[in-house]
Amino acid sequence: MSGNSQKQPNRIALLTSGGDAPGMNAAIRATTLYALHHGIEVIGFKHGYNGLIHNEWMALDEPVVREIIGSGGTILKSARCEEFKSPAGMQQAADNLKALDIDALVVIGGDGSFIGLTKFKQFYPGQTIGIPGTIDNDIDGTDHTIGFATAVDTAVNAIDKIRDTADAFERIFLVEVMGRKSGFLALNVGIACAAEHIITFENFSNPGIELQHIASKIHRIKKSRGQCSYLIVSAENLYPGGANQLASDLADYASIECIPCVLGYIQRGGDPVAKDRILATHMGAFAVKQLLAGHTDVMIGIDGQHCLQVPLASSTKHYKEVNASLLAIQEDLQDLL
Ligand SMILES: Nc1ncnc2c1ncn2[C@@H]1O[C@H](COP(=O)(O)OP(=O)(O)O)[C@@H](O)[C@H]1O
Ligand SMILES: O=P(O)(O)OC[C@H]1O[C@](O)(COP(=O)(O)O)[C@@H](O)[C@@H]1O
Repeated sequence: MSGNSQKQPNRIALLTSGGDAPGMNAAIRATTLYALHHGIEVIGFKHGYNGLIHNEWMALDEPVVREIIGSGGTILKSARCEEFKSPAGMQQAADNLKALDIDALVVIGGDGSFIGLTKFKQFYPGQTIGIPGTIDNDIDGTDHTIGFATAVDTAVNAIDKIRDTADAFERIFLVEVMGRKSGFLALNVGIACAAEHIITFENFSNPGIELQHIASKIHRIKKSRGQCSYLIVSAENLYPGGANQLASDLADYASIECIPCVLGYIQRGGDPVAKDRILATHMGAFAVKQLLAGHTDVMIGIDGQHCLQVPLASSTKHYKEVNASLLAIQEDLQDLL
């Protein structure tokens, strides 16, 4: 449950955790500047929760964050941290925060980071706030996460180029995008690239059926249009063996030659698009407002144009499904393609 603590913070700490996402720097900048504006001192722990445990930090002031709104990655570095999952790791992290007089901890990260932060409440009595930063957009309680818009644009730019060569050679391409266990990237990227076929967690039943479905569609299209380019966009971690296996199975099952292409880490890098810079600025400042109002154990979300706060634990409780009406539109259009 979200709570309301009485004392106003004097000194807060930030960290970025889990998969880095474009716009994390913009969130560091906004949170820092807004806190400084209210007379709150800010430090940043490095390498995610590792920095908390090993007391690795840097002061965040105006010159440090002034020019980082447009840069990808995170100046605080990010990491995954097994040690933080143990009570001993959490206790060490809490002891370090206490020794540094940190009144509040702001974590910019994904759902794993928030699960960790929720548990950390048992060890740390200060205020805690989560700002959602992940390219996957897989966090409940917010329309968008920081980094998603940039990752979609990056993938679309790359796939548009693949489409050019697919058109020139009238070839079939199968592009696998990231998303861990979520189909937001696949669906949104696929729609923006006018993919003939999109495979996401919400429309995938099993490998055999998917194979039949793709093969019959491609055969139908070849019959009506002749040789042509054809683009399949698939979410990762869905078809067993990924894009390479699906391409190989299509060859074995239906003699369809399809070129697999795993887009990979290109989707995590690059300068954040304006939408992510604005979202990060909005969320960072809103997070500080929540701290000043005494809130704790909450995540910042965006609902339409408005920032809101939701209990941190609820953001990781439910699987966030892709927009059903967008998926339905795609399915209707797929029949025409
Ligand atoms: N169950 C957990 N208990 C404690 N800490 C966790 C837990 N799950 C994740 N974390 C912490 O959060 C970090 C980031 O989580 P991860 O799932 O890798 O990325 P993301 O936050 O991007 O989803 C982990 O490396 C770990 O330090
Ligand atoms: O960087 P790693 O550890 O290889 O993780 C890859 C995963 O990280 C992501 O890029 C981002 O996921 P998180 O934001 O949840 O960490 C996923 O899309 C991908 O499955």
